[in-house]
Amino acid sequence: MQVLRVEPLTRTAFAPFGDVIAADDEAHHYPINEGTTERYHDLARVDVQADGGRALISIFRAQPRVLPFEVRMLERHPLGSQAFVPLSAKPYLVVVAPAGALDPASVRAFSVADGRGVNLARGVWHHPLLALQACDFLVVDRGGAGNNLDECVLPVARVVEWAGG
Ligand SMILES: NC(=O)N[C@@H](O)C(=O)O
Ligand code: NI
Repeated sequence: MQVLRVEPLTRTAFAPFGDVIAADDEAHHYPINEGTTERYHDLARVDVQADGGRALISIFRAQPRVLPFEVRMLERHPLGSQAFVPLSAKPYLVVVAPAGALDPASVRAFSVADGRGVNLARGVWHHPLLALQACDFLVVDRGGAGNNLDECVLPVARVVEWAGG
């Protein structure tokens, strides 16, 4: 087995895989509602309309995974994006690989512990949700006809360890 290094999530590092959903100064934001609210605008590209799809808003009540975790498979959604926004600032991991033919050497792992979310672009390979503490996530992804799930077993498992931080 090979150890997968965990990287801190940044917009730049995650750009090949999708968007970071965060109310920070990198986002376009402006006051609304007579200045009583700040709008962090258009944070992620929701891409769900292929083949007549529609947007779904769901809550995933995730139980914690145990570390070290063996990543043995990845999945992708060829017809739509998938966004995960934690409803509390609990730690989770995002394991991804670029869309297209899966190259096991291109698998990367990111850690998030401050409440930021991610939007996986359509077709990006990823491991199903990897919460490290029990946490609810708001999930925006595609509903509709057609096959929106491909899975791939990795030839060699990747072990993810994370000491936090
Ligand atoms: N199964 C499901 O709806 N969720 C997965 O796609 C996932 O990425 O967690
Ligand atoms: Ni998924």
